[in-house]
Amino acid sequence: MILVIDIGNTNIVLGIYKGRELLHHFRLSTVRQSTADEYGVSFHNLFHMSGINVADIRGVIMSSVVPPMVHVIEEMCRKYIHKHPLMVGPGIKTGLNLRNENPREVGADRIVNAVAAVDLYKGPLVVVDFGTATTFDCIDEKGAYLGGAIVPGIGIATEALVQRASKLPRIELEKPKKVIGRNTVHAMQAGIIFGYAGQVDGIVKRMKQEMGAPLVKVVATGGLAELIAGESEAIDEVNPLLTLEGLRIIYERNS
Ligand SMILES: Nc1ncnc2c1ncn2[C@@H]1O[C@H](COP(=O)(O)OP(=O)(O)O)[C@@H](O)[C@H]1O
Ligand SMILES: CC(C)(COP(=O)(O)O)[C@@H](O)C(=O)NCCC(=O)O
Ligand SMILES: [K+]
Repeated sequence: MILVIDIGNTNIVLGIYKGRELLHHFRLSTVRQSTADEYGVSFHNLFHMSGINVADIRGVIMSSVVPPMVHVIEEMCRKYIHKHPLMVGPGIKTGLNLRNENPREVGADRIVNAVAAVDLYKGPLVVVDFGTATTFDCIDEKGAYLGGAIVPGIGIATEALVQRASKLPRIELEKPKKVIGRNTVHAMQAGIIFGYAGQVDGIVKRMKQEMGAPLVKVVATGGLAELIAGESEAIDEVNPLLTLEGLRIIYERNS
């Protein structure tokens, strides 16, 4: 078995793979103040509850877009899993041809998503990841990574709205029945959900034009993908586990 770990700005997602099969997956909060020991307790408890024997984990791979968390999770792996994790970054074989300006600055999660998407669907593709930020990544017909777009995530856009406008309440991120909201909560939900879906469709349309390829498959992932996919015309498929798949593939390419 291998353990794959993706550290995002909001959540740390873990997966346990046996060969190509994902046996378990878990989501923890990304808490920048937490220690290696605290994460050790969380990992231990999750593994224990799921009947996972740490001794069966033969390797660990991780990707992170939160630099201060890297050391914490590395130390946790060494101390409690007795493995030094492979870290997605310089020196790791991803098999991805990066044709953007500065490959080193691209978030590891975006690279990992692209690797999985090329493997599972082939190019041309757009991958949309609805995380803390929403990222769009374009892959051409040869499977080369071209670059993409980054926009404020649905959660942080909503938070900003609530924080900066005194009379706007905190709301549940759920789809209202109509776009014409007849109260404040419904008006906010309509603006956020339908507005965000429209943004996704608009960006993807321009990307397809720029790629000069009409038959581009659009795959969505990330915590909030399902919420928007239903309202977006551009999204062809939701694969909530894309990042974990990418980590498994990269692990295999480096062992
Ligand atoms: N299974 C889920 N269902 C609904 N919302 C989720 C789920 N998982 C995560 N979220 C929410 O989606 C947002 C983005 O999460 P995630 O994709 O894990 O972001 P990141 O990769 O930036 O850490 C967060 O606000 C999180 O609370
Ligand atoms: C764009 C991101 C903030 C997305 O992070 P996430 O929402 O998954 O936490 C992350 O991929 C990042 O910090 N990237 C570095 C800049 C870049 O990708 O070009
Ligand atoms: K992510």
